[in-house]
Amino acid sequence: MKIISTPLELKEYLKNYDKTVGFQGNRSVGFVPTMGALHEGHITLIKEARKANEIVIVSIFVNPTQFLKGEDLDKYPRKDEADKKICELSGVDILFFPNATDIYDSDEVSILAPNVRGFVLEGTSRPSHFNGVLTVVMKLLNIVNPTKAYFGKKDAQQLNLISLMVKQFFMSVEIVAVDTVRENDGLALSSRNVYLSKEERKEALKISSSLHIAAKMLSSGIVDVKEIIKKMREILSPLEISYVEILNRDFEIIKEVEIGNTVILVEAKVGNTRLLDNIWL
Ligand SMILES: Nc1ncnc2c1ncn2[C@@H]1O[C@H](COP(=O)(O)OP(=O)(O)OP(=O)(O)O)[C@@H](O)[C@H]1O
Ligand SMILES: CC(C)(CO)[C@@H](O)C(=O)[O-]
Ligand code: BAL
Repeated sequence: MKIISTPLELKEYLKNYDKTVGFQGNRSVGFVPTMGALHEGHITLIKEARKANEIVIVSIFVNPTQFLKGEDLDKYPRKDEADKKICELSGVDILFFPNATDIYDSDEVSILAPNVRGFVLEGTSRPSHFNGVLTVVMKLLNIVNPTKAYFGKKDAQQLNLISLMVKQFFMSVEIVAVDTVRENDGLALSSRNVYLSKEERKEALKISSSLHIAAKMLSSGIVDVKEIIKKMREILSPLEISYVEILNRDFEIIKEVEIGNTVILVEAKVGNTRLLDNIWL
């Protein structure tokens, strides 16, 4: 596995890749952007990329522009050595590991998240978060120029906005959505789970349980959105709920669940940790 830290070096390496590794023919590049502290969720994205592409590139970059003032940028988990090993063992070809100064200038052009879809749900509690996400993803996609880029459905709003950006900016990358990987007891894997105390870890299960109950209500024929949300809020209590929403795949409000075109999303605070989860129906 080659580790590269600057955009220029990566572009140069990719230009000469076929000669360097003796590869012939059409090659597709699968890209997995991450913020590190890698877990089985990330490994699943890497495996999906490995199955479908000749070259797999992972980036690890804790992007400062998607953190608001007072958020956990400084204490965000960093596990550089363990992450390198995981990438190596997962068959990653290139690990892109830049510094903030490799990615950002002091005076920046940036991408703005759309007014409607960027400033609801997570965008309400983190108002400029998605501007930072879209800006860095645009930069990373331009540096790597992948055939396919892999994102988790756990971050559903992020996935939706990135897909929208790729479409609206006529970019040629294919965005691949990967199912959420969970612990055996249902908790969605997340790098921020390390913040949870033993007690909070138990409380956090209310999030996946509320989604499980919603799915059960649906399979028993209850499709009324208000009724399902009410039940979910009961299960989540006493957690501080940021939102519980049932939307269509375009993130628009609906009255009744439509199987095949609905996402149920939850964000709640467990102690000081904001956790999100969702199911796609
Ligand atoms: N449990 C999971 N299953 C599938 N994909 C995941 C999971 N967790 C994260 N991902 C995906 O991995 C990619 C990188 O995410 P990131 O590095 O922010 O990890 P994270 O665990 O979501 O971290 P955080 O706790 O900060 O939200 C994103 O596309 C994200 O959706
Ligand atoms: C997509 C991403 C790597 C951009 O920094 C980040 O938001 C993440 O890890 O989900
Ligand atoms: N997975 C989303 C990254 C963030 O919370 O900043």
